Amino acid sequence: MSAVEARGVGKVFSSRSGDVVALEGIDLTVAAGEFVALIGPSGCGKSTLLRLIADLDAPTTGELTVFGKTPQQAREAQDYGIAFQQAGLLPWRTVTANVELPLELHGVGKAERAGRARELLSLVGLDDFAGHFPHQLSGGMQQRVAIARSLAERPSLLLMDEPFGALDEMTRERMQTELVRICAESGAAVVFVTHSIPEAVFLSQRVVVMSPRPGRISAVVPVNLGDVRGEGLREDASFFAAVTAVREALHGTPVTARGVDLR
Ligand SMILES: Nc1ncnc2c1ncn2[C@@H]1O[C@H](COP(=O)(O)OP(=O)(O)OP(=O)(O)O)[C@@H](O)[C@H]1O
Repeated sequence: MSAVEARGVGKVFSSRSGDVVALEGIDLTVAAGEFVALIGPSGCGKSTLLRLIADLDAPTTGELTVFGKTPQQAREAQDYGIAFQQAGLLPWRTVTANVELPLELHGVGKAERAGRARELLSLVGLDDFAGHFPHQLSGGMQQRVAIARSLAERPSLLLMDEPFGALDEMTRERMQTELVRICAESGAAVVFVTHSIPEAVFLSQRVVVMSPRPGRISAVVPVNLGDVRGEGLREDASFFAAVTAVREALHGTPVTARGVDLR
């Protein structure tokens, strides 16, 4: 069964100054376990699409299902985890207590919570920081805690909106390598919003290119770089070829790719 299925999805925001067609005619299938990146100029509706999948907003038109359920049913079944640009950790809780939070909210017992948190902190390489508070961690470490928290309930789908956007380039590349490993281990499908073409290519099996006004899918670029993606891949000709393919797909959009990182 598909992780996400969007058929003719549209979203119109109405305001006193008129309607904004944020999305129109979005058809997209994300397979279970698949990593899909959404890329496109600022304002093309990437975050809106992610918010519709996450049931943070509702489509105006079309049909959207998550593992065959409505987004609301999928949210209630805890089918997905969410990670945004800001880690959003609670400053008064330790790293462990932050990771345990979703489990605590859903009534999971203390011993099970502690075990799961240990497992997750090991997965993101933070075993030694379980008792630390967020302000004692670097930005990259905080983001790893947020990713651990988003995996707490073993979601089959991760929704990520520029989770590495605020990190320096080196940390960002390290986090990308870790995310590839974490996803391979957890088997979760991912919908990942980014402004960076190399990031989209490094992480994804497919890059979905969007264009604005109204927000549409203008191209879908398959990235055939295999499942094992180490640092060496960034220097490989196949990687550059995929980056070029996405760049060309973006340039094919009728507007300049403002807001897109072409590095
Ligand atoms: N709550 C809202 N009310 C009104 N308009 C909105 C709302 N949310 C988004 N929009 C509009 O919808 C369009 C798409 O916005 P969205 O944030 O999804 O774009 P984006 O591709 O994620 O942009 P960015 O790359 O800059 O984050 C924009 O024109 C935006 O102004």
